[in-house]
Amino acid sequence: MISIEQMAMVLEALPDPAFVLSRSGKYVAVFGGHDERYYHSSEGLVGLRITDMVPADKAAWFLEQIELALETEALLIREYELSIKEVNTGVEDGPPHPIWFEGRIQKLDFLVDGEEVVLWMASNITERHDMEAKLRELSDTDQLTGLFNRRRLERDLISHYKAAQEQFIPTSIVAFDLDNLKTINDTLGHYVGDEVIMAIGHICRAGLNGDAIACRFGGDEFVVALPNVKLEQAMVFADLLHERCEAHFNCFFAKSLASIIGVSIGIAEILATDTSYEMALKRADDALYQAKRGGKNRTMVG
Ligand SMILES: Nc1nc2c(ncn2[C@@H]2O[C@H](COP(=O)(O)OP(=O)(O)OP(=O)(O)O)[C@@H](O)[C@H]2O)c(=O)[nH]1
Repeated sequence: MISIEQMAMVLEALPDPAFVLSRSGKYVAVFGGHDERYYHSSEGLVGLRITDMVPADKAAWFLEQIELALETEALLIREYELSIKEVNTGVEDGPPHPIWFEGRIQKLDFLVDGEEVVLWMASNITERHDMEAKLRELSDTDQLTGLFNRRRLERDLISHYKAAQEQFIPTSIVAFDLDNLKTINDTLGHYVGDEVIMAIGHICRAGLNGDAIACRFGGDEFVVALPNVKLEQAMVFADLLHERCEAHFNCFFAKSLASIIGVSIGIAEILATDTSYEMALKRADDALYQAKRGGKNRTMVG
């Protein structure tokens, strides 16, 4: 039979840190988690309170989880982020970058100093978390330009449409299409055509600010969503886009190519009367084709 002392040694040897926390957020006991590559030091925590250790909003969140684990008596699994700067240990050890944790929180069937307690096991899941974030980013990105892809734009437009309907926050949509890319492909080769498409990625990344979301919608068509921007300001954005494209093409491409390449732009604003974001997107797209029919390299409003 294992002795109490041996049991304490087993707990101390746990690779991940395990905390016994009271309902009021007091550290009653701390075990394991001594690997400084993965964890901040837990030394000297016993007797302190969560509110002494982390900023108020985080402390409130921890207390909420403890409360929930005690009330439900179920195993809670929660992901959260903590950086060494947020933890008031007075000891600057452990990894310098923020750590993502998976916390497993379970009510314990005994009281400490008359208070209910939980066991809070914390595992470092930063690698998995970063990998998942990277995969999410890749699945939202167009490989050739580095801009977002259509799937990501559609997701964002759904939330901008909701904001327009519920909070009257305007969003403008700027749809644009390269002029004469087929001629460039046919005369100078597909690789030069690719370079022109990549140039749009560069122009959008360098020239957009704030919440603007630029995406390659498909082929040589692009869409920029401009949250908090009304139609008149979107016109200014479209003028700037024309200017930037012209300057970039003149600077980086041969004269013969720069003289035929340009962008046709259609803009529209999501309206309160729209029943979906697609209606505004269609208006922008229709305006884009009017710009094409009107002679290309110009902006039309939908
Ligand atoms: N190089 C290259 N070409 C592409 C790519 N995606 C689509 N295209 C070409 O882009 C052209 C798009 O067709 P259109 O928009 O009708 O051609 P366009 O010459 O730009 O005509 P306008 O839009 O009327 O000015 C087609 O020839 C496609 O093959 C790509 O990733 N790389």
